[in-house]
Amino acid sequence: MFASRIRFRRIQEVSDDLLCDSIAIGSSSLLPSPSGSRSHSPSSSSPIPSSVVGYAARGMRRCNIRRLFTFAFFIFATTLLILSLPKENFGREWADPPHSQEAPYGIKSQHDEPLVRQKFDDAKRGAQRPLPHQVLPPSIDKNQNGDPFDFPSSADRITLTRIKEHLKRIDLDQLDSDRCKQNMTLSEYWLRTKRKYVPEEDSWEKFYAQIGSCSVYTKQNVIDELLRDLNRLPIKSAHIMDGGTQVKLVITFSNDKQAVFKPMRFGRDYESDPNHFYFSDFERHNAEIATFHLDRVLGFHRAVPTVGRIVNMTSELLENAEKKLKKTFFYSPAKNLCFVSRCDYYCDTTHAICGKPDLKEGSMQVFLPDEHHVPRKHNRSPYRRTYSKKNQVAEWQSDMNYCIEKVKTRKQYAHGRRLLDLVDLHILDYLIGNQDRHHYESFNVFEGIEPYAIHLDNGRAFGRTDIDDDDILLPLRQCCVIRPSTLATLLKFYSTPKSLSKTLHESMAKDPVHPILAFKHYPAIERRLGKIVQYLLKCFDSHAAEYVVMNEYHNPNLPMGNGDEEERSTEEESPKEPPATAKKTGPA
Ligand SMILES: Nc1ncnc2c1ncn2[C@@H]1O[C@H](COP(=O)(O)OP(=O)(O)OP(=O)(O)O)[C@@H](O)[C@H]1O
Ligand SMILES: [Mn+2]
Repeated sequence: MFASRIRFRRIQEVSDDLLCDSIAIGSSSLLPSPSGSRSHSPSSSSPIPSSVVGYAARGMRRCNIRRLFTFAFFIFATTLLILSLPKENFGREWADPPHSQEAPYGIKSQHDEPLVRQKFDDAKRGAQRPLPHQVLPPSIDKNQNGDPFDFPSSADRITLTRIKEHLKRIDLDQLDSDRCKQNMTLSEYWLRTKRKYVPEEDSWEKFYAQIGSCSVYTKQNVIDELLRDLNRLPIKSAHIMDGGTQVKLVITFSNDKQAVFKPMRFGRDYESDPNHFYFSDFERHNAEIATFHLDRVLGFHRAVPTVGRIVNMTSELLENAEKKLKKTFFYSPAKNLCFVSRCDYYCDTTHAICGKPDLKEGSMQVFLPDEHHVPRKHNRSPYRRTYSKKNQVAEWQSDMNYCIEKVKTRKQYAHGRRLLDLVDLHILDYLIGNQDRHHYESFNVFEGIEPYAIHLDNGRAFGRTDIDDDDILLPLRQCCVIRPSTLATLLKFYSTPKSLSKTLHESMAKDPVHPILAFKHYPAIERRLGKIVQYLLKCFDSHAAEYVVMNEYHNPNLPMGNGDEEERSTEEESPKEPPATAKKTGPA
């Protein structure tokens, strides 16, 4: 019964097909002619019976549906076939790849007129901002020409005259002679207190030996030798650096001494995304180098010696990499050697560090002496930001009495150099545009001498040339205190033809990977210096100069105590908001 039904259906299908063909042959005579003649139309008086016409029409509809399906299937199969063919068959497309509007950015100099015009046109059209890109190391691809100092000065004679008027009873040089009451090097100190001898066999040891009680270094020739070695010594091994949030390598040289290597991520023209928070901004290797120079030019000598170096990623990194690091190396589709490393922020394939094809520029920063031998203290800054995208305003940003009520009254800041150090640090941060000063470290080694703040971790500086974040200066604006040496240096650069940016440029020109900064940062530095001086004038207008210029702050309402005691803050450190790729929250 079942078998006969199947047989019947097959017979029906075959007869349908035959019928379809016969209708197809005959239908042309049944359907209206394209000319519109109704002579053979089914509705016209025809010798063919209407039942036959109805049957033919139904058959026609079925046939048309079938044809339609067959046609659609054919188109689908052809498309599939075309898509599955190898791409080489479409050389036309690949010979002329799509052009990105962003491509010219960073390749030509900012002084390139047509580029400026194009950027302007793009802005009008609503072009995208330049994407992060890794261009050739500038020492290979030199493209910064023109006079970098061809911009109007921000110095204002009236402001300067008014400040000088306020300072007429103050002898800055005389005050400065008191800056470092117990000035000695680590080797002098250990020899005297512990009869301990500090070796000075190589540039690292010479640097460690001369770490001072008031500054990280003093002798320039020792630093020059150290920078040369950091740039040239053969690399013996490369390890992933623990601590911190972004990619960093610990490099061990042939003399078994070490450095921190931060690889280049962006070209010099890169401006950080204004929608990124300070805590999700990328680290910039050139910011580390430039800040070392600026710190030195300002006479602080509290930044850690840092130099640029172009490394061969194959022979210097990959071949000497520890297993964990080696595993993260790969070749990009552009045949460049890349690595990802391991860290909390941006250590993934989309943020890989890629060479050209295997050359990579980066910053080499001398490793500070082992903390077991030369201990350091990690101090939480009272002026740290919230590190939260929900609560973006810290107490110090909303309460202008914060310094008077919450900082000057704290044991750690009520007596001594620490408040002045904080102001120095924030003056430096304002000039470099660093919003990420959550902690600062200090050597905890010279007993009985108050430690100073080391200007360490400046990788998030020099992100924007068009934004001056005046909040960075709030320690100066609220506390209204400044060291005589810092004030004298700022006024010197503000008032003399040898500007701060020119001096910085000269200093950075000695670095092997110069230019270190895009020239557009120079007017930004001068503009910020101008604003610092304006804020200083405000302080002098509201406080007697004697209460503003000092080497140490002493709160008359608080007894001298042990300011070095561990800080017991009542505030909880707010959790940090990590970027999408982050695993951990908060800075180290
Ligand atoms: N040159 C150095 N010598 C010794 N230790 C260093 C050096 N540079 C950094 N460190 C240590 O590593 C820690 C992290 O470094 P750094 O702050 O540069 O990393 P980071 O990725 O910027 O971290 P974060 O996001 O927390 O600021 C520092 O707090 C410091 O203790
Ligand atoms: Mn950092």
